[in-house]
Amino acid sequence: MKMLEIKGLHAYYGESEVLHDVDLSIPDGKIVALVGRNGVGKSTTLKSIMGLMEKQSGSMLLQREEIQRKAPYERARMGIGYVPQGRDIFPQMTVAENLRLGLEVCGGVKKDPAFLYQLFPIVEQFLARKGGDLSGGQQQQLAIARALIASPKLMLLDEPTEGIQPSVIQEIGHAIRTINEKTGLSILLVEQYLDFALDLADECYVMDKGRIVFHAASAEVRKEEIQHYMMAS
Ligand SMILES: Nc1ncnc2c1ncn2[C@@H]1O[C@H](COP(=O)(O)OP(=O)(O)OP(=O)(O)O)[C@@H](O)[C@H]1O
Repeated sequence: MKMLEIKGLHAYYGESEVLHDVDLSIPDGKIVALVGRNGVGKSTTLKSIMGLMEKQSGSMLLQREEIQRKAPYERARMGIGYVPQGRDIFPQMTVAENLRLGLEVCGGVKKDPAFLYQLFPIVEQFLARKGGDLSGGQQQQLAIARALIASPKLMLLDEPTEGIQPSVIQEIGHAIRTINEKTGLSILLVEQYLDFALDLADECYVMDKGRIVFHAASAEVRKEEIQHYMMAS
């Protein structure tokens, strides 16, 4: 059973086509990584899944239901959680207020945040602090917690390791694995940090210039095979 199945996705910024005929699927309960160098279209793929592109075509099935014509808020209500690149934490709002924003997408139904606090103790500890006073790694943890509070079925994570120190990267990796194992949440992870992606994901897709150029089970990937796609061109 597929959580998400994308076929023939094209996406555009104005007249310029950025994604060309992308096929990608996420099996239910699995972690799938999408890797590739800067500017190849990884973030655009996530935006397309959220319905944030002004022009896109192709088929996109969430648990066999076509979502291409649905608005972003409908996709969120259907269970897609999104943690954008740069995290989008509101600096003037407290951690608690930032977290509460995550509830908006599920109609404000209060979820028990206990499991989030277990995953990310720092979030509970700093509930009263301003979002802007948190470090990059703490903001990333808050952003993931904010997406999880709505109990998504599928979580889209855009470069969670970007600008974060190694020890915190380990913690975030551990939290992502725990969420997946304990709740069966399906995850699409966009990354430039290849080792992190291969370590966490069950499957790996490589994107280059808006196309999928490689796909395999992570365990079968030989790094030398795809490394050249990761280097700056
Ligand atoms: N708002 C925009 N308007 C026009 N072109 C854009 C816009 N955002 C991205 N692009 C272009 O679309 C292409 C794909 O960008 P995208 O951000 O999806 O790449 P990426 O693989 O996620 O890289 P990064 O890691 O740098 O975000 C790039 O050529 C980029 O310049």
